[in-house]
Amino acid sequence: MTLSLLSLFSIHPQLQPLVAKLSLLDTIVFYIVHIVDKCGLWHRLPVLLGLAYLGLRRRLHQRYNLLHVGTNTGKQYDVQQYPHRTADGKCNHPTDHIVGSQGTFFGRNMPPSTSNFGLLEPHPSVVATKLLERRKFADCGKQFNMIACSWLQFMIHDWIDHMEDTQQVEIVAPAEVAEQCPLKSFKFYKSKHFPTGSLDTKTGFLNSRTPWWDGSVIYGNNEAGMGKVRAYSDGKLKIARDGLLEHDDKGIPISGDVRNCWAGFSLLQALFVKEHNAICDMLKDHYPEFDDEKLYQHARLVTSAIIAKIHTIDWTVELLKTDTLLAAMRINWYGMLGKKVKDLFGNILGPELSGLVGLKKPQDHGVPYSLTEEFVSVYRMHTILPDKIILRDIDSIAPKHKSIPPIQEEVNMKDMIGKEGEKRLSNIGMEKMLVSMGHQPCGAVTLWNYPSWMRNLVAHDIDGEERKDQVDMASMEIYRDRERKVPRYNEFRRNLLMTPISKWEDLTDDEEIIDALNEVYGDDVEKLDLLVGIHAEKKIKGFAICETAFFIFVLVASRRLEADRFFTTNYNAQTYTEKGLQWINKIESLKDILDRHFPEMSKTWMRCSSAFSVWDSDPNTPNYVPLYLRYGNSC
Ligand code: HEM
Repeated sequence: MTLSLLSLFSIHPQLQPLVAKLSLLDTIVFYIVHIVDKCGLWHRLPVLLGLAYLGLRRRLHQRYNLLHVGTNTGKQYDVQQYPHRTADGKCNHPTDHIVGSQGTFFGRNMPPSTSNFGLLEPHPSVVATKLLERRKFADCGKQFNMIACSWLQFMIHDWIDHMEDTQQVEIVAPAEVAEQCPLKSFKFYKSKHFPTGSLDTKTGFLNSRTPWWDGSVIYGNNEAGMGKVRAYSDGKLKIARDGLLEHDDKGIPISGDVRNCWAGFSLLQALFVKEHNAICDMLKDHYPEFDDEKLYQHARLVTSAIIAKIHTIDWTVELLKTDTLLAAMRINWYGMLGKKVKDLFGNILGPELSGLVGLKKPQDHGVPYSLTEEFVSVYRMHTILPDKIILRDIDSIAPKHKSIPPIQEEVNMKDMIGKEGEKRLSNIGMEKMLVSMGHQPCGAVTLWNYPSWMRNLVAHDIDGEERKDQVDMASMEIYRDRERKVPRYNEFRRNLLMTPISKWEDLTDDEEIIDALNEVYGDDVEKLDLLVGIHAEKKIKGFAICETAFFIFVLVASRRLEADRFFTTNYNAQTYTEKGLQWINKIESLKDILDRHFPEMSKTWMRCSSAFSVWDSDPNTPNYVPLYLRYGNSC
């Protein structure tokens, strides 16, 4: 049974002996089918098979793939002394105070690349010019809008950022493409690598963010950052009168992360500062004895959990729009028995039946928690950024309920970045920006869709200051994966127990792309860069990303919840307060947050059910296709 299930998917033959050993899973699948039969649920079978398959995949990868980088240096500590999230992510793992804190190593889902290809083989500028750079903007249809795009950056900045070296590298475009490169050469800092002290991976890279799902994108990731954003009154965070972020004397926003920020990103930061402050008001009403510190700490826990919940059961479901993923993500939060049973009994039946949230103990599968290099690489999705932001007029026309607001102005993305972007956002205002982003589809994750304006980008320092040297992001991203020894596409797939490609036709049906791949890589499919592969791969219908990226997503999505004691052991009323848990429980989507803070706006302008779909699309679109792995040209 299991093997026939696997034949639905693209599986490396190496997997099959492993699967054969998992007789327990065979039995589980058998019983699922039996129950389905007894209950007459055959029409749900694709979903159940899909779920069984995802469970199997997750199990295999947890057992065989996670690699710890570095040796633990933390110490035992008294968990009772740390009932809240710390500013720098320390004291979350129950026995090692360092795990998951700012400045710890990125882990790996697979060994570093064993290939001997050089850093410039083929040249990153050639790859960027011939395969990545946008020819004509390809959008994502109605599935994903610019709020969804900004949300992804909002999450990335919560979790990851590689520490840089002080040494620079220079990339000079070779003659064959120099004319087409906006920068003939550019310089950037190397990723800083450190000795790990372990034999498996001799050097590793440090994460300058806290990898926990702890809202550090608004709270900062150390004491100094936290100090900047707190108002030190009633637990609240600083916010400007217009509802947007406050700014310092240099015009840089005051928030948890300000690097490479743009208006859409800082808008989401401001929205969740508003939510944090509303939670403080609620807590103060119910617990008048709480001081500023207690209000802040509880409100932070609640806000971070809301962000994690929205990402799990709203954002991800829109990204991977299939019945199976809708079920899988809700199971991650509530368990197979669903919300009602969990509300009544809590997490008494373990991860499958009651979900990961509220488990009795955090579970790291024997590998201390971190986010991984491969995770960073599959999240390299700058192709979803458009060239322009389309602003809508929401003031000068009489709003007809659920109508589409007319276009007012188009602003270049470049003008929405950094300090300049902050000034524009302040003139535009929060509601207009939300409505505009809500109505604009984001870009599709495909080849020839990498924004040209990012090939000549003024990047930021960690403190939000503009750098002197412009960079060609498309070329730099190819270099980064190679520099960090993330395996190239075929090696990556083999490590995920997926079938590697043996010819370009295995990757895509598009002949123009096949010609371009031949031009850049010849017929050597082993050389194919991961970034190019995941943009070229045929997609499962309903998925905005490809299957190769999806396996890393699915694994890490669960790990972020199950390894964190504030989503497991400490997900209780004692830590969050009774009212705090109720607040989280009522929220099912980003729309609930918008309805709270901008009730008129969402009533007037949002037609769809999820704030992450294009707002004029139908509510509850029956767009969830069964996960038969039907490949198509979705998003
Ligand atoms: C206007 C918006 C954005 C700008 C200006 C921007 C800019 C940058 C820059 C300059 C880097 C550092 C590159 C390096 O030195 O290696 C970076 C890294 C990255 N960005 Fe973006 N980005 C934006 C939006 C996004 C979005 C929407 C996503 C997700 C889809 C994203 C995902 C990433 C990832 C995964 C990294 C790698 C982080 C690491 O190396 O640790 N970015 N971005």
